[in-house]
Amino acid sequence: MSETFRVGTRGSALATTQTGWAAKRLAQSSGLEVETILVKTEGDVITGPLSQLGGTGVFAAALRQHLLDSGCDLAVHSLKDLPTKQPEGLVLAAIPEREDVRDALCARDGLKLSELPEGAKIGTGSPRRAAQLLAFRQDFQIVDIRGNVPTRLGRVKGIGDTHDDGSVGRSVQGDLDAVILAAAGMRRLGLDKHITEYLDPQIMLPAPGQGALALEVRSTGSDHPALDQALADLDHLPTRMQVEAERALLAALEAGCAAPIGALARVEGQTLILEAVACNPDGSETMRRSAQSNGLSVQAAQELGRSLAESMIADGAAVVAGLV
Ligand SMILES: NCc1[nH]cc(CCC(=O)O)c1CC(=O)O
Repeated sequence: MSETFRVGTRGSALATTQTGWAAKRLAQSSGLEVETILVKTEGDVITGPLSQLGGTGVFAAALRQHLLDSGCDLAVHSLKDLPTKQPEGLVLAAIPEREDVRDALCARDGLKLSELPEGAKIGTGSPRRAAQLLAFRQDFQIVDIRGNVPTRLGRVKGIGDTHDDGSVGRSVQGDLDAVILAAAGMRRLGLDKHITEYLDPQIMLPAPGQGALALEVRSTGSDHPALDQALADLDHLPTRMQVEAERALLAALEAGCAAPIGALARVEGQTLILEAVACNPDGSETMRRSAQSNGLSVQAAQELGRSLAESMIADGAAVVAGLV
């Protein structure tokens, strides 16, 4: 029998799907067996507005503690849910190639954002999404929702009440015209047929790190050399540079995943371009900026994020976004 590594995951459909994907890839390339360990996290049991929970990494904390306690050898996270400060004793050993970075509109009757009627009710628990929606159209009514992806999708009229196979949450009859979800999660769950528009980042800049996974081990390694090698092979440098720039910006703004801050980096030739937005939560004011790195490296990416944040702060970004 070959050696086995243990991967920890949260229990949501998205988390188990993402973990399953990573575990399979790593088992194949390392030649090891894999055991999955379900960890219940604080974020799954607390109720209340999601925006009140963010930033402290409630979703990741229990999983990380489990990893530190050697209850598992590897943890799989959605990168955008991780606080920008890396905890002592843990490292992000691999950031695989990113999925679609965009936010997705899932609306009733195939509607696009600009086709939604006056006063349309749009569900999101994210101040970043709410602010950018309101900046696009002041008449939208934003409804604060939370829950996992299928549950949120189930709130849309005509979606929630037509699925009996459990693929979409049915706890509430469809009461919304639309919800906004990350395209990456929808695709990973095979729910992308419900996407009625991939939102242009010109209208809706995604969250820093959106669409990327973070595979974390103890700083001393996973205790399985073949797994450590497989993780190194799975790491995707362009993705890592992009997310480092986005997260350095978020950190320098002293903001977390619940802040009305969007950021998206892309590689163009030998540089990295970072676009960022800081919004007033009611969408009445937005500050949008972009900058370009000096060269392509993780360090250049971090400097780019920091310097763009500094110039935005100098122009009042923290005030606009309600961070001070
Ligand atoms: N905050 C929850 C969360 N964390 C990661 C994803 C989607 C996958 C990703 O962005 O990588 C989601 C759901 C969503 O925002 O729709």
